[in-house]
Amino acid sequence: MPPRVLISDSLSPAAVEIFRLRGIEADFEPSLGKDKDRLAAAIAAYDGLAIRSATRVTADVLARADRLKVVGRAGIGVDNVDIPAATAKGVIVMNTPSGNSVTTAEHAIALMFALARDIPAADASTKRGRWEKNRFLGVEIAGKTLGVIGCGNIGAIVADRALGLKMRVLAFDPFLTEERAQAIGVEKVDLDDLLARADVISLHTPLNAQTRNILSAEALAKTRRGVRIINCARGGLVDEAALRRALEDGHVGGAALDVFAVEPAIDNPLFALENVVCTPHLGASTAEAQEKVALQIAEQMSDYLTRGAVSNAVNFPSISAEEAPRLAPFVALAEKLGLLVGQIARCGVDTLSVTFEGAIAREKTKALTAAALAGMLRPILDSVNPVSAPAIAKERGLSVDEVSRAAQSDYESLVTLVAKTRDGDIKVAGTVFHDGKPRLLRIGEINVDAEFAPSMIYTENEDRPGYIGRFAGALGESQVNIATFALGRDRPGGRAVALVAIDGPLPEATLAELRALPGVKQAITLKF
Ligand SMILES: NC(=O)C1=CN([C@@H]2O[C@H](COP(=O)(O)OP(=O)(O)OC[C@H]3O[C@@H](n4cnc5c(N)ncnc54)[C@H](O)[C@@H]3O)[C@@H](O)[C@H]2O)C=CC1
Ligand SMILES: O=C(O)C(=O)COP(=O)(O)O
Repeated sequence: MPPRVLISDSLSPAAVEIFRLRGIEADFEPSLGKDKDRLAAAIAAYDGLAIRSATRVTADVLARADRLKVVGRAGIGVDNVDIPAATAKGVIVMNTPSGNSVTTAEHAIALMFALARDIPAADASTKRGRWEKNRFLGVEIAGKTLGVIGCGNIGAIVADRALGLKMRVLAFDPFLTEERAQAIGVEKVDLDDLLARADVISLHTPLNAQTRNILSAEALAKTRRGVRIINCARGGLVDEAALRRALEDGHVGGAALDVFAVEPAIDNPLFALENVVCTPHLGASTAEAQEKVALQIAEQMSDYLTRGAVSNAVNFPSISAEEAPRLAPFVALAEKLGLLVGQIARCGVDTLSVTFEGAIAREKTKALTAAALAGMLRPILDSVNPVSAPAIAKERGLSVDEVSRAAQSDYESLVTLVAKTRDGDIKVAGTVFHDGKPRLLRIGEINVDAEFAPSMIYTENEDRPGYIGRFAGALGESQVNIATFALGRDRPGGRAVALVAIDGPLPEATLAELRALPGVKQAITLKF
């Protein structure tokens, strides 16, 4: 069955075309995103969901998304997606970090001019037949100081355009280095400094706990009288009630807002004020930007759904389309080694260490560690996958560490898992041979060479003559056919392990018989 994608927002039709070319069924239902109940009712049928800002991907929607593997945001902000809920569900969330940044920066500049020259009001007045030449006395932009709050992709483009307009540009961004500030020609300042010096302030940060109400009543009180404020980022960055008061008492000279605390903004109290210019979240709305983000998100989602490549995900490491096929057998190996550990462990694991040696150590091992962790957790949590596993581990206080080093064995690549439990360490290691199949090479310090099979028996016993005969006899009597048999021991007469692939399940009674054989320390069934 081909993957199915739902487009629940008004994306460019270019996206549908890309999905179809990539063998993906795409349903284009741009009104669905605005109707959370209909979206929740429909989502179970889809592997992918492509959205813009109108679709809210809430925990409720995700709870019904049984097949969903990826949410693709054709744009930048993912604040309309419940990322922790998506991660817990194993759903990748990806965006297109730069496709609409020039367009949005241009909108900020357009709004700055709209404010400086009162263009919307002058336009309305002129069209009403009034020739109010004396009413609209503007301000010149050249020589003024722009304060950019958040100097990432869009903030830096706004700064560049403002410098071209002969403005002085201050930037407040805790993550902006002095070198980068110099390279883009802005003065890096702290927030208070920016507030005190800027004639125009433009916001370009994501909305998060640190940035919510970054322009609060207190912050607005620190600005220059007559300051103009532009927000093309997210509504919650400005305290709208405080801004209204500051506009009413004339401290703030004007505000241009593309985004609002509640969207769609139908009757925001700021609408009543003359010195406020509003647009309905149009920052990214140009033909060029929409074409770019739609194409980009459709490509990224298709790459993930058809090839396992991950790019621009906010909750999973990137894996390119070239790397994906190289990594896939190792993802399977890591997951199977994890499953083996999870099934052997008799109590909870406190720490999982994953060591990569040789060629594999040079690949994107974070995805492999996540796969190992998912495998280890699967015996207790059915639906865990590499996307959700790290968050689940964190929540349970299970620490995970990863080591990469040069080859220290005869194998080109070796992956070793060590799980620390209250009952002691469990160590397993494996590789992928040239046939592309994962192989188990070591349990503890014992060498074995076993393929993973859907149904297996694992035993640990004292190395004594007659054990294999008795073991095979018990299976034969129960009509259980042995497919492959792998043995290993630490020394003659020491500790031995057997990994036996069988056709079909093992009856409980036969398992009990195996456990009762002389010298058996552990006998369990394994599923891969
Ligand atoms: N109005 C619209 O239609 C559009 C709005 N946006 C919004 O614009 C905003 C910026 O987007 P990009 O520049 O692409 O993001 P970005 O991630 O490239 O830049 C954001 C910058 O904010 C900085 N930042 C983070 N926390 C901060 C804090 N506490 N104080 C100051 N700076 C902080 C970061 O260091 C980063 O440099 C986002 O909120 C995005 O959702 C983006 C596209 C269209
Ligand atoms: O990309 C962003 O962050 C935006 O805010 C653009 O929103 P939109 O895709 O126009 O609904």
